[in-house]
Amino acid sequence: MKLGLGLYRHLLTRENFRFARQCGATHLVAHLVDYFRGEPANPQGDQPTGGDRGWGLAGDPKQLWTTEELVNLRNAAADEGLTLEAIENFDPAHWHDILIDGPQWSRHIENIKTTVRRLGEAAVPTMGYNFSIAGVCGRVTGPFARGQAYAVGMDGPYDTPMPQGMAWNMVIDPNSSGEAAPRATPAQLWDRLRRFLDEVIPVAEEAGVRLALHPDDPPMEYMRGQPRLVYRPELYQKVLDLRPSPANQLEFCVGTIAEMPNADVYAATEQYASEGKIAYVHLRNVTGKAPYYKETFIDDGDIDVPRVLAILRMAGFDGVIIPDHAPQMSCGAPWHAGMAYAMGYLQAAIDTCRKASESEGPLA
Ligand SMILES: O=C(O)[C@@H](O)[C@@H](O)[C@H](O)[C@H](O)CO
Repeated sequence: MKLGLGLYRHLLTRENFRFARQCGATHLVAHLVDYFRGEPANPQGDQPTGGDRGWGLAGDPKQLWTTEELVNLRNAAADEGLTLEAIENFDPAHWHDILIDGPQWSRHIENIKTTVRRLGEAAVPTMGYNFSIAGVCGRVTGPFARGQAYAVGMDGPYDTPMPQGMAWNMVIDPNSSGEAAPRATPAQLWDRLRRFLDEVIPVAEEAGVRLALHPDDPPMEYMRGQPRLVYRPELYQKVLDLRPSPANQLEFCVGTIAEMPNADVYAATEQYASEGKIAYVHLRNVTGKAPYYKETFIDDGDIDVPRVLAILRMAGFDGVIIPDHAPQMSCGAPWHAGMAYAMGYLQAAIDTCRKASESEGPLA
């Protein structure tokens, strides 16, 4: 198992690549969408939450990420000793009509195919994505974690209807009237995913890129009046069965699964790792269940993290694990300190897990 660090767009700097290596990371997961343009500005630093207008304006609908940009990023990371493992999340500006089934569907499918091909050309093996209309929304921050550390959580259902002009918790049309967007049905949303996979998986196979789906974050059946796909662990299987392929994989978010009511996070880890369907892992800790949960320090929540690591290892998972996000620590660099704490813990836990299984003999 390999340790990686995820960096938001504004954190993709040489200094942060060095920070990642100093924390023990060998791999990098990069976000190219900027989630920090929203109002009100996030006062607690690098944790995207946002209000009813979400994370602010999406990117440039006419400008896809170029192969050159991806190669430059991969090389800049490699210069500091990091392998670029994945890009996480498509820009809603490039694919919103796939999510909401709008008039630009065909153009947006071409956008995604082009992007996946470019990842392949740049030798980036994984594209993480989240197939969701309302996106990652309804979260709050507060001094929820040990020692009053600022962390992300949810304090109840979030039903404020999503307005037209938004998709995936970002603004795609600033001039939109703001009327409520039409509500999809769950069957329509599953059908949109099936059409997406049917179009894009063959391209991903050819490009040598794995698509890795993140579960709905937070894992609610509906958010802002819109249905969601993966809010119970077994719904991940439904995604895999829609289009079986080595390119149809999971961005396995342990924290999100633990937030699912009645979910057995250990059984889910065992199942999907044994199937060989986990492209990479988000590993953070949490207390409570959606819609009432709080993120915690990695050693301090409901999840037995060493147990998750042992299950992953026993199931033969040899991919990248990133801490996803972490509570912000009280100091001059709250995000960095929080991440360094999580990375140190994970580094030690992965090492202990490896030594324990080596002393038990080779894996079956
Ligand atoms: O705040 C964040 O960075 C996250 O919540 C992400 O893990 C997010 O859930 C995924 O990128 C969705 O694809």
